[in-house]
Amino acid sequence: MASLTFRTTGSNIFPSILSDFGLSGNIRDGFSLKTDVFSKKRRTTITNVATRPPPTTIPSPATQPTDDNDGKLAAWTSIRQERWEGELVVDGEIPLWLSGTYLRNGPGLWNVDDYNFRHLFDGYATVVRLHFHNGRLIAGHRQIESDAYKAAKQNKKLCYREFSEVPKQESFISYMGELAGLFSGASLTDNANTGVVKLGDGRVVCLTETIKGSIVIDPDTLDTVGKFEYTDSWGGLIHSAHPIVTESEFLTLLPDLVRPGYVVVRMEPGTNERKVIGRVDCSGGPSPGWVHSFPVTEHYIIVPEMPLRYSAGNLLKAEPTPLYKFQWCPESKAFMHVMCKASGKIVASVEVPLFVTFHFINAYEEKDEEGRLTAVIADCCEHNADPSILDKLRLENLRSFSGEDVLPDARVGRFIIPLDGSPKGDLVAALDPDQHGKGMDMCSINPAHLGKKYRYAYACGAQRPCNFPNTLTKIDFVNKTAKNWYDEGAVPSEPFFVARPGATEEDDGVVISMISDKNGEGYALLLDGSSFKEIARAKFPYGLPYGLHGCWVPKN
Ligand SMILES: CC(=O)/C=C/C=C(C)/C=C/C1=C(C)CCCC1(C)C
Ligand SMILES: CC(/C=C/C=O)=C\C=C\C=O
Ligand SMILES: [Fe+2]
Repeated sequence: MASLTFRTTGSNIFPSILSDFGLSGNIRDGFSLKTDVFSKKRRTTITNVATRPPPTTIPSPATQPTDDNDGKLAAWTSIRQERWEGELVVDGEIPLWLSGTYLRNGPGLWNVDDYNFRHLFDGYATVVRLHFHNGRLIAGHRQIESDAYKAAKQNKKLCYREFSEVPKQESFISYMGELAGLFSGASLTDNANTGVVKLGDGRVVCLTETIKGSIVIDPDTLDTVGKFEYTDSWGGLIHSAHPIVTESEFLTLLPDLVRPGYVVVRMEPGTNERKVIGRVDCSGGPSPGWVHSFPVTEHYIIVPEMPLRYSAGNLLKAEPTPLYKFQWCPESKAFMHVMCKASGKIVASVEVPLFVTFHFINAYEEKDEEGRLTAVIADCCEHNADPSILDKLRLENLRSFSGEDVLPDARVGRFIIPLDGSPKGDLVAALDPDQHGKGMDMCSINPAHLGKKYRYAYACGAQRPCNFPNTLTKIDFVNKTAKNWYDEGAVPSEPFFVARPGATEEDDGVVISMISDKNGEGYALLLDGSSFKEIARAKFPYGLPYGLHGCWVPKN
């Protein structure tokens, strides 16, 4: 099996290193974060909250409006304190059955002192917590203590390679050292800012695309417990940011940049050891396609091969390219591979129309009237095969909405992957994209339907004009319709579905989202899963930066 380190081939790499060599100089002294750590006493009172009368005021130094966030959209404004915790006043009714903790991770701090990061994905991880109990809501947030975050704080400068940022070097020698660190992984970030998952054994892990950026946290205190160390010998530097996590397993993909392909691995609860299920070679292109996420059915793992591929050349560059570490290779075509979960064998590898996606929604097995398996259906948030969406997520673009409609169109892309040996599959829109304003990303489903036929998905759509998805949308795949929630000027994060215990209907539950509002404000929002109407909201005493993905930790 090939090792999973980066290898550069070709003679054009070295001149490009030289031309991209950047000198330092613009990182000034002082780190802008104010640390505000709550006392033990305060946290103890929180555990007894259900017996306390509703709060009238929420003491928080974070409430002080400042020139920094007053009047601005909170979404793209860095969080102002390392942590906060308190009870929120609830407007509406939180169902009494909703008992547990919703955690949401995302890049909430986009600067080191007065050096500002470029891209949404560069920010240091901020985990926001909503703890529901007896109709009441305790909220809080905390910065994840990654090595990258701690080093930036201590040295007042960027020390690790983030998504689009490379630490500036002062000499050619230090530049070469940093570059060597790319190959060993030493200079890669461990800033676990993408998602958060609860493993079957109860451990809660924050994740990003670098393997070293797997960090265990305490879901109650949001303490950083330590690195999630994989004990197998796979090593490797990168993996999918979105493993498939159930009570019984953790599945993920390891892209192989040396021998282009993907290794599919599985880890059991209670262990830190990934075991190989199988491997699939790429069908086209010089390198594997970017795999931010992938879907599964009951019996198969679907490996997408997107024509937006990792680029060895761009990985070496100090300054970002329009596609960052990736390259758009339409000539290499696009493919979907279907791997049997039990045997690791590839049962289909089909060419599909070109596509661009960050997030797969779900997949399932299609049968004919006699119950014979005919196809795999895989749905994703598809950006009309236009990789420019990546650059639209630059902070400068997000912070400068002029009223002009600049969000590229997106749709629910439905792959139809035949299992009869046909060489080609299809990609269609699962419903008319006008139903959700031709915006589509940040999806969730009822987890009981993972890998199975399903009717509903929740995601962010668009009310135009806009520069970012700004609605919450509930997709009905049977009626091919969508219900949309919109609050003018607000940016909602991924709508996360939590099923009512004992529910028999797929949409019986609530949808949780956190809203980064205009005027530097923010609130937690609960929608009814079925009607998609608001049932409760609770304002934070400070603005919430945008966040990415969440998970649910039920009360045990
Ligand atoms: C926040 C999000 O969705 C994606 C984050 C992606 C990251 C941090 C990617 C990091 C990488 C490097 C630092 C170098 C190697 C390639 C790559 C995995 C893109
Ligand atoms: C927020 C996002 C795309 C929005 C496009 O319309 C993608 C996030 C990717 C990482 O989790
Ligand atoms: Fe994601």
